[in-house]
Amino acid sequence: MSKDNIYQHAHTQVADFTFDKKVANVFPDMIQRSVPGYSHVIAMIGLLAGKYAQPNSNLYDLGCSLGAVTASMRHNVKQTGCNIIAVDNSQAMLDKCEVNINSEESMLPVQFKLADISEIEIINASVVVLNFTLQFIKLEKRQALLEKIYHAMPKGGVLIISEKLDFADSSLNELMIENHHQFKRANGYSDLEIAQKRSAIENVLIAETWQTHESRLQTIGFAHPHIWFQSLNFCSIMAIK
Ligand SMILES: C[S@@+](CC[C@H](N)C(=O)[O-])C[C@H]1O[C@@H](n2cnc3c(N)ncnc32)[C@H](O)[C@@H]1O
Ligand SMILES: O=C(O)C(=O)C[C@]1(C(=O)O)C=C[C@@H](O)C=C1
Repeated sequence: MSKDNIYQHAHTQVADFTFDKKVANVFPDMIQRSVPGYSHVIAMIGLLAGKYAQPNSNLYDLGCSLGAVTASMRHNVKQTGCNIIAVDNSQAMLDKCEVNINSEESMLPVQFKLADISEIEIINASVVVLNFTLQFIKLEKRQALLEKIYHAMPKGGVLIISEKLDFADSSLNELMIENHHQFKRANGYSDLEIAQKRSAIENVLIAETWQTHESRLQTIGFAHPHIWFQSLNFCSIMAIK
């Protein structure tokens, strides 16, 4: 696994973060060292997909990156007639995803789509996963995307959204950010790397509060929106149609 050293040296100007080739090359190391509980979330999404997938339906991995969620669902889903659709708008990510997924044998077919998840058609979706993806979608597009997903789901379908969280209480928010930085330090990132990454994602990763997620999901019609996992300011939410 290639080590993430993208922000190791001082950049004269830190550009906005993008999922380009450089990031795709180090992504497994980057996300593992940056997101507390990432491996657990991946494993549990497979387990949840195994429970909620309905026969003859589609399972969507939206913002699939290198295919970690797709691989986990493939290991767990035994229902017949299922099909995974892995979507990302980064060519660099999707190219590597296709190689990773095709290197493993499975009965579950995977379709790869290079597209903006706000633009695609979603059909007959018993499982939809946005694992650390919604946070990169423009705020004004989030409601419409989730409504589209809701209308494409059969009754009993599951939506899983993993996100970085913001907290309304600004001192709690600061505490969470500081503790997350401590997690990154413990994983070998320097203060310079942490600071430069923070400014790179500042205008790109827009975190929302749990209350915003909950009320949006309830307004759309989803049942039982709840946080099933949280570590510091990272969580995973599920809701049922
Ligand atoms: C943090 S990564 C997701 C990690 C991945 N789901 C996993 O579990 O390893 C976010 C991904 O979302 C993709 N993305 C961001 N905006 C997108 C959009 N509008 N349409 C499709 N993909 C998008 C990025 O290219 C990136 O690969
Ligand atoms: O590095 C951070 O501070 C993050 O917020 C982590 C995070 C994410 O949540 O998606 C941000 C960008 C990279 O894709 C990997 C991880």
